Amino acid sequence: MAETAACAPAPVRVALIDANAAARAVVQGLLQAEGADVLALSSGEEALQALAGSWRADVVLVSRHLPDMGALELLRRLRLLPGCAMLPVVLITGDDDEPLRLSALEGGFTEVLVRAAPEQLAPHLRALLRRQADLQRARILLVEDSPAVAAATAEVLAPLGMEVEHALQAHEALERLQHQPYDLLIVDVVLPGALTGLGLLSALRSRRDDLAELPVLAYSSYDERVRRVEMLRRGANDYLTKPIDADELRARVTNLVRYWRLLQQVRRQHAQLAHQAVTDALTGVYNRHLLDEMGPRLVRRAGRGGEPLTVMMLDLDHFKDVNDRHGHERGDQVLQALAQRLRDHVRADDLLVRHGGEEFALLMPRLGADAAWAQAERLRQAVAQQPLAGLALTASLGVCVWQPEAPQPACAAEQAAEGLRHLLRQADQCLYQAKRQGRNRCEMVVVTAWP
Ligand SMILES: Nc1nc2c(ncn2[C@@H]2O[C@H](COP(=O)(O)OP(=O)(O)OP(=O)(O)O)[C@@H](O)[C@H]2O)c(=O)[nH]1
Repeated sequence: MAETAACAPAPVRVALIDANAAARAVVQGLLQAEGADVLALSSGEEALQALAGSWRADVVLVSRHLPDMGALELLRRLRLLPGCAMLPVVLITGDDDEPLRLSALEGGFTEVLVRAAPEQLAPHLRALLRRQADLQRARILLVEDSPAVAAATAEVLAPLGMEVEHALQAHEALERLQHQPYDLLIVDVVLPGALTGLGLLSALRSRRDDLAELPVLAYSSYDERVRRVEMLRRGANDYLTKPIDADELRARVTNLVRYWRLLQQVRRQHAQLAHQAVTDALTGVYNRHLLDEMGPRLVRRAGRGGEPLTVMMLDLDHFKDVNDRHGHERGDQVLQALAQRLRDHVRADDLLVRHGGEEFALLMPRLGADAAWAQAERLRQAVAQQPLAGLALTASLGVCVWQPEAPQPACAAEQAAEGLRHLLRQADQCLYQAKRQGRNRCEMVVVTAWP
């Protein structure tokens, strides 16, 4: 059994404290345009009173000069209010001055925003709200055998606006973790059943997927050094002892979720970069880097299995005329349409690469001579039969089929790369023949020896 204890995503609530009415109205307008719920205030005392009351802020934005206290004093007093220890507090100042920024950050401000023209300030505010909203969307799984303790913990976490789910036992938690995304696991070390908190942690850390790195905050009623060290040694990111201090729990949870989100962002960017590195930006098909990476593997695989491998080079005819007559942009559209046409006509395990300019290379595993010829003709017709970006064009193809007579002995990577270069050169020579013999045609060669 599991319960959900809370909180649908809500607008980010911002307490905006600025004595200057005109400047306050500008920032308030920008924040509201981004969907934030803004409480606009003009003095430090007013802010402290509001934040000590029932209105809960997700972020505080404070200008440097207030009539009744400095921003730093407001920050210090605000941190003492219940639930405000981890509240992001952003200093907004007209001075774009490095020493001031550093001393504000050292003083405990979460970040410093320079008051600029609205169009320059807007993206910074948008990013701030997005980061906050992202944090509020976090999902926590709390594994605790006592429903009363679980309810109390969820209540402590409620001001963070995160969704807290509850599992009574470790095996149930493991099941949920495998099927739903969470940003943090909070686990009581001592749990009934075959799987304890320690066991759950070990099961998680021994996985081979992203779950292995999910942040874990462990807690226990016993402040035993040995137990604490054991949990950390098994991979807990943090450890707390009951009775848990509310501000401390919120602070640790926020830190761990931020760390996780950052890690995921880095991973996403890494995957995106890796994708970009092997993709041609104009057409979206693979580029030569991928051909260099994957091509030799296909050569080795074909050799090992004694299976055919077909290499094709396809080149648009008189493409220079397209650029000359219709402009480079139209030429680009033609290349995009061609790439899509080719994608529509190749199998899932064929490798389609933009080899350069208006030339595409295709590597087709397990395609013998007859099938390769039929496929080359199909591709030629697919180009000629329908206009590309509104222009009637044709293409020529050079085809080299490597049909090993028997399985080949294993070969080194460099040998396979040289083999691939040879096959590509042969296909290129066939393409040259096709161009010389009038274009809009295919030429093919079959080789049986190791290339
Ligand atoms: N629009 C556009 N043109 C490109 C791109 N890459 C190469 N080209 C152009 O492609 C043309 C290739 O011309 P050529 O190699 O003379 O070949 P062709 O006109 O197709 O003639 P044949 O291949 O002999 O039929 C050149 O004008 C290049 O500028 C690109 O990314 N976009």
